[in-house]
Amino acid sequence: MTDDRLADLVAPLRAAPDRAAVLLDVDGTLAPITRHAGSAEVPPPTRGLLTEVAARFGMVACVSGRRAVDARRIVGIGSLHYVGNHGTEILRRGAREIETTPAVAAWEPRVREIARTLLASRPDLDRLGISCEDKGPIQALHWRGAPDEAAAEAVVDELGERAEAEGLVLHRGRMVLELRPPVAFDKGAAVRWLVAGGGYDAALYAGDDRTDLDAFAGLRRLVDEGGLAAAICVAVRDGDAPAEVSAAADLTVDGSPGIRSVLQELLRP
Ligand SMILES: O=P(O)(O)OC[C@H]1O[C@H](O[C@H]2O[C@H](CO)[C@@H](O)[C@H](O)[C@H]2O)[C@H](O)[C@@H](O)[C@@H]1O
Repeated sequence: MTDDRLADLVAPLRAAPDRAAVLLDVDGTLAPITRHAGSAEVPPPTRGLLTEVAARFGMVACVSGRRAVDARRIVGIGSLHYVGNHGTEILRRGAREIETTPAVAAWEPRVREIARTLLASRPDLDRLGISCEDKGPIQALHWRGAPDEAAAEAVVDELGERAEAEGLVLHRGRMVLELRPPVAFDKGAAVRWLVAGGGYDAALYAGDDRTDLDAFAGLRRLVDEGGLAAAICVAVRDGDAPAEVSAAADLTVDGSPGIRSVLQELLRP
């Protein structure tokens, strides 16, 4: 990737910043991947640039697989919109109340109960290095950094099969398996909902994982339908990021320095 290529791609956003939307994934994009989900944070230099981008562009939103409140805590900027749980929650700029998708929220007790039963059946999870992140209607089983990651993944897969037998749907991310309700949702629908009808000419989305492919597709569909003049899809590559994200992107950047270079280019006078 050359500086010229980055400059050309973001030119439609810089041409009319008030009519441009900047949409960013959190983990693996703004916040580098960490061993424990609870220790992720956005580096202060990235946060500083993002604050400036939020002041200049029509809309800046974080679109995350985290709960919306967790995404806001990790990013640490109140003046952005936060879409959480892969598009099923929104915490609008400065808001206290989270808006949730009712059909997904209704599953929370059942998904929690299934997860609780599954976890109780394996008292060796701690020893195996498997942890469960409780995201309400989505329960995420993590194994990054387990003493034997392959063995831990096999146990997670077995738990996933049992969750499927109970009617849940599985979704695999970067060393995480999510147990989800059988309700259709994805980041693509979320970005369309954020951008469509908002008077935006151009939108940029940056992400690192498979769920971000839906967001790429959602923006591109808006272009095909005439709802946007330009969509720019950026892959953030590091460690175990899936190659198909880079393959589908207009541009690939490397890790935290890479996403900062995109934010810097958006801010160039
Ligand atoms: O859509 P995102 O904002 O990228 O969220 C995707 C998942 O991110 C988190 O898990 C990932 O990051 C962890 C911290 O770096 C890492 O330990 C884990 O291996 C990664 O899968 C988060 O914990 C999940 O809930 C999100 O769905």
